[in-house]
Amino acid sequence: MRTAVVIGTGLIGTSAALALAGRGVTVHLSDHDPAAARTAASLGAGTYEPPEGPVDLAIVAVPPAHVADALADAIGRGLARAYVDVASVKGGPRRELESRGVDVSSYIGTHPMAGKERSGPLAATADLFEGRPWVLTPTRETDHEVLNLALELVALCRAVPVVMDADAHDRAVALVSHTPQLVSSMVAARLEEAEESAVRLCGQGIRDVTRIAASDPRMWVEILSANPGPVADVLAGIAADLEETVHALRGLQSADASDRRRGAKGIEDVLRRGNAGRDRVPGKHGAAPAQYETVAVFISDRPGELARIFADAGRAGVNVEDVRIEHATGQQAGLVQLMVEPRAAAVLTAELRERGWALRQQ
Ligand SMILES: NC(=O)c1ccc[n+]([C@@H]2O[C@H](COP(=O)([O-])OP(=O)(O)OC[C@H]3O[C@@H](n4cnc5c(N)ncnc54)[C@H](O)[C@@H]3O)[C@@H](O)[C@H]2O)c1
Ligand SMILES: O=C(O)C(=O)C[C@]1(C(=O)O)C=C[C@@H](O)C=C1
Repeated sequence: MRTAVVIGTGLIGTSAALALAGRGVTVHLSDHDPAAARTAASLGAGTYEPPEGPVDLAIVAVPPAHVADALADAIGRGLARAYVDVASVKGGPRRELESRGVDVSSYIGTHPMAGKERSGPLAATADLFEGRPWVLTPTRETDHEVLNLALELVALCRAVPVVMDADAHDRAVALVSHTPQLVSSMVAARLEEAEESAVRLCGQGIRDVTRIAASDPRMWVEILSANPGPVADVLAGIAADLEETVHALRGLQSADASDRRRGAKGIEDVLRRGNAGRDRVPGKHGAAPAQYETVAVFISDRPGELARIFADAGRAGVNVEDVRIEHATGQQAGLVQLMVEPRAAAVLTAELRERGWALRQQ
C-alpha cells in the first residue's frame, strides 16, 4: 500500500494514520472539522491536501451513525481502490449501504479492538493497535484485492486480523465491550451524588472499574443504538445476577444462621464465577508490545511542571513512551509515572535526580 485517505481524524483515524505514515504510506487526512485534520497533520499523521487521484485504501473512522453516508459518498466519488470502516458495530453499516444500492464489493467492515476513553486526534498514538485483535468482516462479494489491502492495513498497524461474520461480531462485542461500558458507567454514576468523604477514598479498584466511564456519551449512544438487542440480552443476565446477589447480601444480614450460610454461598458463587470468567480474558495477541519501565516523579500541582519534566527527559535524549498521573488526595501534588524503554530508565533517573526532581523508589 502506497497511499491512503483517512476520513475522520479523531482517536482511531489519527492512530491508524500515524501507524501508516510511520511505515512510509502517504496519508491524506480529511475531517468535517478542519481543525481535527490540521491537528492530525501537525502530529505527523499525513497531509490534509486531498489526493490527486484514487488512493489504495480509504479508511472511514467517523462515528457509527455517519459511517454509511461517508462510505457511500467516498465510493460514489471513486476515492480509492478499497474502502474500510472501523466502527464498533458491523451489521448496520453494511445493511444500510446495501439498501441504498451501493456496490459493496470494494468495501469491508472492520473493527480494531483497541481504543481509549479519550477522543480526538490528540489522544491518538501510532502503537494503539499493536498486538490487538482487528476484526474483518468480508463477505462472498468482497473482492480479493480489497481483502488483501485491508489485511495490509492491519499488518501495518501491527494488529492481529480476526475474520468474523458481522452479526456474530456484534453479539461478541455486546458481551466484551458494549455491556462493560454501561456497567462501568453505572458504577461511576453512584459517585455523582456521593459524600466527598467517601469519594476521597477512591483507590485503584474503582479507578480500574470506572476508567471507561469517562468515554464520550455521544459516541456511546450511537454505538449502543446500533446494537441494542444483543446488549440488552447480556445486561438482562447481569440484572439476574444482581438480583440474586442483593438477595444473598440480605441473607447475610439475617439473624437466621441458615439464611446467613445461604447468603455467603451465593456471594462466593458470584465471586468464583467472576474468577473463572476473568481467567478467560486473553493477554494481548501477536507480537508482544514493548514492555516499558516506569520512572515515577513527584511533582507539585503548579503550571509548567509537566513541561519541565518532559523538557528534562528530552535533554537526556529519552523518549517518553507513555505517561500516567496520580493526584495525591487532598494535596497540591501528584506522582507522574513516565514509561520509557528499559535501557533508557537509568539515564532518565540520573538526569532527573541531577535536576533536583524527587523520584519514587521502585
Ligand atoms: N474510541 C474507541 O475506543 C474506538 C475503538 C474502536 C473503534 N471505534 C470506532 O471508531 C470510530 C471513530 O471513533 P473515535 O473514538 O476515533 O472518535 P473521535 O470522536 O475521536 O473522532 C471522530 C472524528 O470523526 C469526525 N467526523 C464526524 N462525522 C464526520 C463526517 N461525516 N465526515 C468526516 N469526519 C467526520 C469528527 O469531527 C471527529 O474528528 C467510531 O465509529 C467508533 O465506533 C472507536
Ligand atoms: O480501552 C478502551 O478504552 C476501550 O473502551 C476500547 C474498546 C473496548 O471496549 O475494548 C471500546 C470500544 C471499541 O469499539 C473498541 C475498543
